[in-house]
Amino acid sequence: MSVAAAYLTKLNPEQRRAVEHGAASTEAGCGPLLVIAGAGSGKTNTLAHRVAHLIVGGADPRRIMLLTFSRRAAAEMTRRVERIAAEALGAKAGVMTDALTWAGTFHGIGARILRDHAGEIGLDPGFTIHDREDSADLVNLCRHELGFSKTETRFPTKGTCLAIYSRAVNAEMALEEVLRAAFPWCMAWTAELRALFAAYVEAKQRHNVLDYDDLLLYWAQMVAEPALAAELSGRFDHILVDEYQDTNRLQSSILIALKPAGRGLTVVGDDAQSIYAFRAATVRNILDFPGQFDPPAEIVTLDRNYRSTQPILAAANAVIGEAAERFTKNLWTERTSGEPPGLVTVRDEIDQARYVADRILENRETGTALKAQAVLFRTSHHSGPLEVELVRRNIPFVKFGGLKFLDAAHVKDMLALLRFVQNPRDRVAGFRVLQLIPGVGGSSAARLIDQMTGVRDPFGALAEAAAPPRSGDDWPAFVDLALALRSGRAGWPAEFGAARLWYEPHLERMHEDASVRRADLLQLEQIAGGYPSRERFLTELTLDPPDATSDQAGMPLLDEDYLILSTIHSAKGQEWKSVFVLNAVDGCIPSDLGAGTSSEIEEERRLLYVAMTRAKDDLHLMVPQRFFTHQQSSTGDRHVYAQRTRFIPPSVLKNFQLTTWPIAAQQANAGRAAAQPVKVDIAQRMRGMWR
Ligand SMILES: Nc1ncnc2c1ncn2[C@@H]1O[C@H](COP(=O)(O)OP(=O)(O)OP(=O)(O)O)[C@@H](O)[C@H]1O
Repeated sequence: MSVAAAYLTKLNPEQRRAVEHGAASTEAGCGPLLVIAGAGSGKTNTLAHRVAHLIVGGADPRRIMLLTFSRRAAAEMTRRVERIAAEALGAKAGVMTDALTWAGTFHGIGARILRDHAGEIGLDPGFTIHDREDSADLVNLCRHELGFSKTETRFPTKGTCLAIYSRAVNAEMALEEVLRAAFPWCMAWTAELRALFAAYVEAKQRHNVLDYDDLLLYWAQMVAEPALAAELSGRFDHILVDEYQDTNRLQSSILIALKPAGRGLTVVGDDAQSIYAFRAATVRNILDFPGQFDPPAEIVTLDRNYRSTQPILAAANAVIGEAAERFTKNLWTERTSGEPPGLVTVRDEIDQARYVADRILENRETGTALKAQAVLFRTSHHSGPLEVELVRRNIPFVKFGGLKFLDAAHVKDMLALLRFVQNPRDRVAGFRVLQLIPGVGGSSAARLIDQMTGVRDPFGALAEAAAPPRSGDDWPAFVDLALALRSGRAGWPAEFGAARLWYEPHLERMHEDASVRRADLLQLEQIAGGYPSRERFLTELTLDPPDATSDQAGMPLLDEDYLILSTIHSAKGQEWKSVFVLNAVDGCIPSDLGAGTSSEIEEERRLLYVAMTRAKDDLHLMVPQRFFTHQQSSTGDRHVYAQRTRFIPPSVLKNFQLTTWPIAAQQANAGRAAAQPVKVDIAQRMRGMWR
């Protein structure tokens, strides 16, 4: 066997088929390939091998586009490709994988392509990108301008308006259809919403900003033009897409426009793990993929699971087996020994936290590092009581998902400043920054921005503008900073440092906890240092914000051991030896928010499946019986009783080991409640005090 093929021997026959698909083809590129890969079946591994195999076989890495779900996944994939390719290419592998510059998310790659081709599509290449919150602010501005916020019956909120707009764009659906299907209570506003969206689109163009959806929409429009599609398509021999189940219609349109015959196209996905329908992702993309080509795409199915023990897999298969519609087969494994997963009933969330902390420490005693253990939950705030318990017991942890680092006011202030300097037409950013200066309110900010609009040298106009009354020395200091940053003389990331130094006194003035916030900014500065330019920093950070601060920053915890806390969405693609799933009760999984239509319920079922299939050896689902409700003061004690999640009906229950904890206390409680008569009625005594 040749050295080049040695790494192939580690793959099973199906994985190998996927990796070698088209390798023998003599023409440039090969036929389309769909890999349907179950959880833990080595999907990521297979895709990485395929990319490495292409490179080893002579493909030009600069002509490979690799689309993943997050930037983190792209970086991890590139690392794996290098390791695999090194077996055949030795030290040269690094050079080759460094040239894999088109690995990233759809949105990130889209932003680069649009900037590269801005001239051809009538776009100003200096555009900035609005995140969801900025987009909602701009929608709100348009809503006010059109007078809709003053209507007698309540017009949909800015967030709802944006969600409707986004769904129509991403699902390629007519407005009426979107409203009927997902927002029926807004149907009376169809005409107004249409006018609002028209105004929103015009505002974005005036401000030279694109929102997330535009990155796909402009890209799709661009490749709908045959000449541009051919030019772009000609730059890539291979396009590979991971997590295809979580792409939307617009994304699949882009792929098909780029590679109409499917040559060089590979997509990988698992319909059972589709968890982003709420963002208009559609599992139909996978199902319809093969038939879009003539001849149709080759299909390879990976159903051998390498991750979990048989009892864990049996329980996960049973949960997904209840799904209304399913296409992939049950997974199987050769790891036949192991305990069934635990279904642990506890009294409330506090006991849940205690139980989980106890087990985690026990596991550590028996040799399982904290890092090999994870606690997963449906929504970020579900981990609150556990976080308290972990801090109390000194158990270090890192939390992923829902940690809105970029939403913190001070982080947004800094980014708005940099964005404003990058693109002075970005009104949302300008409005925010100018109001940081003492004495500058909404109307003077608007006046200043108006003065900068439509002129050839916006920052010259800013310098010449009359200082706002009461702004004192702060005004010239700001103008100096803006001019210095705009000139780019200091270079990146030194500019960031200058911006931070300007901002710090304002931070101290505005926030009591300035020192904590300052630490965040220092961390952001470290992140900034990882990017070659201000533009790349702003683009990438807006598109794929860090999940947790430690996700991107200097990794101070790298050498230490810490437990992973994560939302299920953020746990996608990962695995741990031991996994605890919090709140396996109705109202949490399925979430109250997602328990409307039957398709939302099905998505919640798949979420539980994703959570369960993260575990290698050890899985616990927690069922707290009592919940304190959140809509009350911190000292309130109102609570509700919860039921085991409907995704584990009696027929599925046999796959679990059922326990109640703490055993003695529960029995004692139950006994007392049933047998003991009331000895003293304190409530009555209290009332008596006032009679
Ligand atoms: N051929 C193989 N032989 C042995 N182990 C393998 C093989 N392929 C994959 N694995 C192991 O199986 C585990 C799961 O692989 P990977 O993370 O690539 O799965 P995945 O399909 O991407 O999972 P998911 O879709 O659930 O996120 C990893 O620990 C990987 O090392």
